[in-house]
Amino acid sequence: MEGQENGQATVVVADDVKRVYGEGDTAVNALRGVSVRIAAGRLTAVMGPSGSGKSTLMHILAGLDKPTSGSVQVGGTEITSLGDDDLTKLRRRHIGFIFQFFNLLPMLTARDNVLLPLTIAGEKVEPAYFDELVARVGLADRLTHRPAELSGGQQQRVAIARALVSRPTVIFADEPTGNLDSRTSGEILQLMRGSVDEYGQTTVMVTHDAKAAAMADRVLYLADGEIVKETGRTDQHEILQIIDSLDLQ
Ligand SMILES: Nc1ncnc2c1ncn2[C@@H]1O[C@H](COP(=O)(O)OP(=O)(O)OP(=O)(O)O)[C@@H](O)[C@H]1O
Repeated sequence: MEGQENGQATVVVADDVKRVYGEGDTAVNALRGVSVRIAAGRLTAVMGPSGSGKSTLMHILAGLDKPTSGSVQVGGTEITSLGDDDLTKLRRRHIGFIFQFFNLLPMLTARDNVLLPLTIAGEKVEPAYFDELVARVGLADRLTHRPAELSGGQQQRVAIARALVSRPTVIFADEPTGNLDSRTSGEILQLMRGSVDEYGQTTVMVTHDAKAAAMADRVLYLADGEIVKETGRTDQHEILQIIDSLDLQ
């Protein structure tokens, strides 16, 4: 863990992170010096227009991409200097992912998709925890189905259970409701909110959706590679007003 902030442990720290893609005339400054600390046990939303750097920031915080300069610590480890093997191990131990297009393995059943992070790590699940998890995400009667036999919402439930199964230090969710209708989105957001409230699961969610951001404890607003504003928990209406005022649409 990384020290304390407002009495809560800080689990992810980014310090003056810059990311330049390409070189010379065609260089793109995707991140221009982002510093942020993510406190444990909270849901943080990252909002901003297309191209503002949200995915780049998430990939760097999750150790999927390296910054051009600056530092990132996850669970107390500086990750920017780690080699690929150590980074892979750190991701397995500390990070869960939820993606817009679910990213489940098509040949595996829902059960085996949920268990995959543990299978890869050579670990076994505690049966009571597994049962509780699948009941919580509403998958108990779908465990033998393959992804193609599940609706989008059900596939995202599998992805949420997969992200939670190893009790990671932090879950990164990239547009988790971007491919779902509004009712299903609401259910998925409730599940994510519930995992924060009941398991204390630290979660960072990139989203375009003000309704999703309104579920978060904290909202970071990114524009042109910088965090230009942040708010605490607030409603959809205020988030939309902030986005308008920052000209972020
Ligand atoms: N691999 C890459 N090579 C070159 N430029 C890139 C690359 N990836 C992203 N960029 C550029 O970096 C900037 C930030 O992109 P990023 O994908 O992080 O934005 P975003 O806020 O996630 O956008 P969206 O909401 O559309 O997913 C954009 O100008 C993008 O074109």
